[in-house]
Amino acid sequence: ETPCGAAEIDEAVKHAKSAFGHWSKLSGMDRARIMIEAAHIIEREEIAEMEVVNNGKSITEARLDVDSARLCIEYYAGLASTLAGQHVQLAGGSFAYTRREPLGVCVGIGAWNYPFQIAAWKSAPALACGNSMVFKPSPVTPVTAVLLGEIFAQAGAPEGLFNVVQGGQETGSLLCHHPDVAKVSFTGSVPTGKKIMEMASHGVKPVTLELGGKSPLLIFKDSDLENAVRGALMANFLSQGQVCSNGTRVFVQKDVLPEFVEEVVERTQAIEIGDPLLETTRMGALVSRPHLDKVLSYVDQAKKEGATVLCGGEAFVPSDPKLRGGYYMTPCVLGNCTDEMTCVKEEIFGPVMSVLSFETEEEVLHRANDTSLGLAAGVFTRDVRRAHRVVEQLKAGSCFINNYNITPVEVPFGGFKMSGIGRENGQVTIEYYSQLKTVFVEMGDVDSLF
Ligand SMILES: NC(=O)C1=CN([C@@H]2O[C@H](COP(=O)(O)OP(=O)(O)OC[C@H]3O[C@@H](n4cnc5c(N)ncnc54)[C@H](O)[C@@H]3O)[C@@H](O)[C@H]2O)C=CC1
Repeated sequence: ETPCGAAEIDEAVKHAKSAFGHWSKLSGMDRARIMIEAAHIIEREEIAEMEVVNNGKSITEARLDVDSARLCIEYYAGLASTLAGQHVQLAGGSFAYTRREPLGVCVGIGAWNYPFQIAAWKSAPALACGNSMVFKPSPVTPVTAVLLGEIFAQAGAPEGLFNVVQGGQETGSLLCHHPDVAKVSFTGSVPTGKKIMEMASHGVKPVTLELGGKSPLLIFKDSDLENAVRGALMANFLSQGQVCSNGTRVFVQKDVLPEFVEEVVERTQAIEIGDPLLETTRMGALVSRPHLDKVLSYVDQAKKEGATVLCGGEAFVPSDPKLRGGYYMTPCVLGNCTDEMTCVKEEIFGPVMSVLSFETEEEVLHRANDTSLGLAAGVFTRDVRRAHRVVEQLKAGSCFINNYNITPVEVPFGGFKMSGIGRENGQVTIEYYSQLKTVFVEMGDVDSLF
């Protein structure tokens, strides 16, 4: 397969530009109607199955991803008709007003861990604001974004409103440099995010960056341990651990550490690995062979640095012969971890939980924040004052109290520090896909100094 080159990118941007001319002039209500129609014709099962083939995650999770995509489109359709500015009264009857205007052709560049959901999370707010979009999925998972394109077209979107181009780095870079592109929204790794920002800077284009994390999960001795264990599993093993917001540094207060570890290990060992299309499967395959090898090498490195493998961390060969070539591994819990270990410092992006022990609140906050990343963080405690005090001090964009890794589309999601710029979801994202125009209106004579 040849990736899209300069000619195809030009064509896609040209189509998007022409669609923008029409789409941006529709009323919000008219845009909403088409978006709602798109949400309604999403075939949950068909797309979920395609996503499993695309990515390797379990069908159960793929369905939730499709649901999130649909909800996101519905949510922004709801906001499309309420976009409005401000009216400001000035002296002498003069006034000013602001208008929220679309940016133009927006580019979306996606990662491989949530292919369909990312395409929806970027396109829904973009289209609601009156923009058009050229979207590039990861070359590892090229399939389902195309389905979203078909859905928008079928729903009555003007031709070229949402375009999908295929390719990797070069294609992505052509998009970022294209003079007719107004904005770039990216989800992926930190090193690539930096490059995107640099490329966008040549055209002084705004960027939204959803990058990686090495997020902390703090479990205090006064927490409901059953829920804390569930939270820790949700924080680490969704999508085979390939989730940017994962709480992979699990800090457990010393008093409850043995009990926590016993329970977490037991539940981790019970995770059903195998054919991602089966209803009973809870963990499917990692995205690729090189990625599996990378994750397994992190486990080896952790052992060398003195961590204890409490369970898992090995390649897994399912008994079903048709799955033999799959990139499966057993989910891993690492004990005896310390802050300096590679497994505690670097984003592994696989099913590997590092458990650390702590004694005091002050100490754990310092250690939790001691990272250049800040996407998410979580705290489990029954003490309501502690919960809010801790959250106030956590340097992360998305914090959870007594839960982890839930992402309702109504609330903003995004990172502090090197985990990103801007937000996705929630009302605020309208600001990242639009620009403000201020209009001053003089009602009197011009008071000229000349
Ligand atoms: N935290 C997160 O959300 C994610 C983290 N990762 C981490 O990054 C590692 C590498 O995975 P990749 O898929 O290579 O992530 P990546 O960040 O390099 O790629 C993400 C997207 O950016 C595109 N891209 C890559 N280089 C580009 C460039 N120079 N200009 C424009 N677009 C470009 C890719 O084609 C893809 O669509 C993974 O193993 C994982 O550890 C990957 C994806 C998401």
